[in-house]
Amino acid sequence: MSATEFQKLASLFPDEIVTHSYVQDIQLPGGAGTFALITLDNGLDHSKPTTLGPNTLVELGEVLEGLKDRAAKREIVGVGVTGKPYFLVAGADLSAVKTLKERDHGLWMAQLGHSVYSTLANLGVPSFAFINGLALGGGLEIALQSTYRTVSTGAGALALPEAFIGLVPGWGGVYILPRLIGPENAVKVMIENPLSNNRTLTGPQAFELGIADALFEPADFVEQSLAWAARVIAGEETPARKNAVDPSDEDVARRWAAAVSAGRAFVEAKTSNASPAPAKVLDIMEANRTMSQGESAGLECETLAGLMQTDEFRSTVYAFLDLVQKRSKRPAGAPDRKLARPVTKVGVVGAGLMASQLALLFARQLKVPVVMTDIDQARVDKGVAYVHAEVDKLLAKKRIKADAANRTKALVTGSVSKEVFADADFVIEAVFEELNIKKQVFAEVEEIVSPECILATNTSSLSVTVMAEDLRYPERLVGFHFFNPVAVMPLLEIVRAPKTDDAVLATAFELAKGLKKTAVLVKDAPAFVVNRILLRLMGEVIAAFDEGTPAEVADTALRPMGLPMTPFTLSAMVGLPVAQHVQESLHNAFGDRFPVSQNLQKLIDNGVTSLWAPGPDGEPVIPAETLAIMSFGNNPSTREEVLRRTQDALAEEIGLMLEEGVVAGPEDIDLCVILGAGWPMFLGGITPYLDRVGASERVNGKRFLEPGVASAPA
Ligand SMILES: C/C=C/C(=O)SCCNC(=O)CCNC(=O)[C@H](O)C(C)(C)COP(=O)(O)OP(=O)(O)OC[C@H]1O[C@@H](n2cnc3c(N)ncnc32)[C@H](O)[C@@H]1OP(=O)(O)O
Repeated sequence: MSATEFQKLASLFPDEIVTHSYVQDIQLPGGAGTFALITLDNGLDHSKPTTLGPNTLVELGEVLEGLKDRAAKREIVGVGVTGKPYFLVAGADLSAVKTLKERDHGLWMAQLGHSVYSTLANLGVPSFAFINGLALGGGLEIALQSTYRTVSTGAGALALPEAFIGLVPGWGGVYILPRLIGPENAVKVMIENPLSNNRTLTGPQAFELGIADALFEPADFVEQSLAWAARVIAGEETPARKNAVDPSDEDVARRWAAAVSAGRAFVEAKTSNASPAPAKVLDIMEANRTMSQGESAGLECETLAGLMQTDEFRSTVYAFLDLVQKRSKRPAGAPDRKLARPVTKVGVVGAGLMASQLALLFARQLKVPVVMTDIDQARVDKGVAYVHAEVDKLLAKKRIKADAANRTKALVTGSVSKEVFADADFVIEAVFEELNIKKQVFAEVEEIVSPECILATNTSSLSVTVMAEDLRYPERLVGFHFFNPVAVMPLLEIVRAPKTDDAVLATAFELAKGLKKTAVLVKDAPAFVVNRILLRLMGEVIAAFDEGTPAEVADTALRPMGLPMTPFTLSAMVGLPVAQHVQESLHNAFGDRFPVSQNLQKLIDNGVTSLWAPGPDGEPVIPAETLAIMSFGNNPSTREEVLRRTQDALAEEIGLMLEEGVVAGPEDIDLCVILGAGWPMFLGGITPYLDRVGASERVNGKRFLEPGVASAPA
């Protein structure tokens, strides 16, 4: 791999936002010599983290070569790398890597990183990373490749998230980390954390694990780090590597093998091995125990080059970076936020489970008074007691501080009279899912609240448009469809009815932000987005079951979609009667695309709540008496047939939703299923998956997404 090839690679990215390497000569205290401090900075504000694209790496490599020459001439005694406030580096430039069309280019990218990092590791003088903030992936690997590391107590996010992204920590991380912090901790950082909602470490946690040698306060972090570096260079300080191991030691070899197999079990449990990257991390770690760093580097580069060309990697970057990180912050169709009105008091109609969850969410996140109402004092008291009990649970789990807990409890009150809504700016109903009841509620509330007060419905299936019909000010009504459990699920479908005005909608989006939810604007159409897709899917599986497909075959046929639970488990969780009720309303709206199962109806009529029951060994079985209730057709399908008919049904339904303008584009469908239904990131949501398996073209004659968005560029 030559400098020319690196230059050629860099020239493919003329628009890269280059993170420059600025060098400053610093005289160490006590005449200890000159120390060269590199600051990585892309010259942009806090909203744009520094990343490592090919041009950035080429420049860093040249700067390091220059410093190596100076070290050889004894002009400098050490080199440090730090970053702009408060980033070391957010890793490889994923937007650039996603567009690498050829495997060779991926290989060059991987080798370029290794070439630069190897210079850093072999300067002829000690190198130091001063981790002043976020250090992810290749960013943390800069630090790992340095001889020593300091970290700031304020550093918020340190991680090797590659297994989650669809890559491996292949710029040396997978070789250095197990040697530095032990194999068990390395598996935690490289496998368990990424696959657990992409968890990161704080500076103190990283120090505790042994990733950093010293921990300093943020206020004078660089000064403290320089003084520490001076002491290390002078031999006055020898960092103790508390968890470091020697991989040739027999006991370590056993621990290494055990950690790798524990990692494999974790990957299997979390992902059913549906994405290739996590297993590759463990393959390399297993192999490299007996390798030299150079041999491991070769394996890392080959693996990275292969993974960079996979659908799982490109889909994850699309889902994680383009959707969850970017699109969710700029929701399509949201009006100008300047139109938003302040919300200083919230009313919740109802004090049942959903209403109480909403009251807790609004009080905890918005920190404004929230008042719940219900038809009698007992219900009101139960709702308020629920909120208090949930706050106590949060306190016990240390998720909330004592003063915040007290404040949240004090903010939530209840009443049997809707008069308490008189000074509310926002009133949301969470009463029984019955149109006339909701209309009646809003008629009563409108008598009390000011004309500016925004009204919201938490309906999951009723028409917001019809609900608004009899309102004096129909423009104030908006749909707020949360997902269960409200505190956990990040999605909020904001439903615009034809008369909902821009100020109301702008306030809705600002509220969603305050509630820390990702809001997606949806048109007022039956079941909106997530439920419509899930019910279409369940309808196909249950229809196959009714036609005579064995339950186990029908229920497991969709495994390749990587859903968090099987369709029958989901319907049991939602409750068969509720699932059937929503299915019926979609059948009424859309006809036979949403068939109503006679078998499910028979189960409901007989009080059966779940198809499955635990068998003699705990495995799920359908009890004989449950089977006896139902009747089946004589047309069984194979798993492949159930999967294919479901793929086609989903492609059809999503095609129709886009035609109807339910959302602004397929990206919003993907955002909704990822955040509202737990669709896996490595599939990129649902539309890249349907494109990949050919369902979109089979059914609609075209793909949902252009090539390159979540797949290989054309
Ligand atoms: C072999 C080597 C492998 C690797 O290094 S794998 C890469 C490992 N790195 C990551 O996984 C980082 C991914 N990014 C993030 O997790 C988040 O982002 C941050 C925590 C860094 C920042 O989050 P927040 O403060 O909420 O900002 P934001 O809106 O997500 O990002 C601001 C802008 O920065 C872009 N960006 C962030 N990280 C990367 C990256 N690694 N590659 C390319 N772009 C990145 C975003 O997309 C966005 O861009 P816009 O301003 O256009 O919306």
